[in-house]
Amino acid sequence: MIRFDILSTFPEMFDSPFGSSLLKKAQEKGLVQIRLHNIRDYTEDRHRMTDDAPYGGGGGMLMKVEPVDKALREIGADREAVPIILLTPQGQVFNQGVAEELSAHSRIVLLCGHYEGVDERIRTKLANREISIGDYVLTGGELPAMVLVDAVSRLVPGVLGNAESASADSLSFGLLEYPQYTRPSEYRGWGVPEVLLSGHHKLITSWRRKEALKRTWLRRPDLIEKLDLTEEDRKLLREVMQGDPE
Ligand SMILES: COc1ccccc1CNc1ccc(C(N)=O)cn1
Repeated sequence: MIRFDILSTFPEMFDSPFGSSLLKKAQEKGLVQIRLHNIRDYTEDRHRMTDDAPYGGGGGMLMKVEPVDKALREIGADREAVPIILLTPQGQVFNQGVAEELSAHSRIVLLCGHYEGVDERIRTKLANREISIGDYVLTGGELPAMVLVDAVSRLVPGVLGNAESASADSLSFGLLEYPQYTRPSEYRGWGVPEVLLSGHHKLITSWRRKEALKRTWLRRPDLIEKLDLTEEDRKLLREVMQGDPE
């Protein structure tokens, strides 16, 4: 069971991604709980302002600290125990390892900014982590929050149909996915590799490992260095590097 508290000025953005398919089922099964909080409800001025101009001048508006602080106090998230994550381009880059680590928590608070920046006190006094989903700037932290909720929720036991599909993720082994096929075995002259139709599990497993190594080496050699390859892997990789057609 994992509970997400999401603070945003556009909570309605979350209706559809969390209102359909796996994430909806996960909520119905009580495996994942997602609570949305509109930061605007925690403003006290007449205009319900959640942003303001930066001291010292300069363009762009910043997310104000008070509304976020009031919302966090209402949620009652213990800053020492609960990840309070600001989604921002300056954050730690999100990956499968970060998703695995976060899936061990029972509560996660996500702060979505919608401006060019945030008051520094949000980073230093309220949030205890900053995460970026990649090196690009979006109009707000909402889409990054959805990406994080999706990637973390699917690791919660019971969310995915068959348990092994989460663990069988290529990236969880640090390799890219091997080629996959399903029926029909022949379509418009496009066939399926014989080995996959052979029912020979040992051969299929090594074919898959070799194809994953080949694909990773060709597309993401940076991932290869991170792997602790077995002797068998090295043999397969050597064959791949020699352009072994098999
Ligand atoms: C506090 O939010 C901000 C702070 C500074 C700039 C933009 C924003 C909002 N936009 C974002 C947020 C996250 C990501 C990301 N790469 O994860 C991309 N754009």
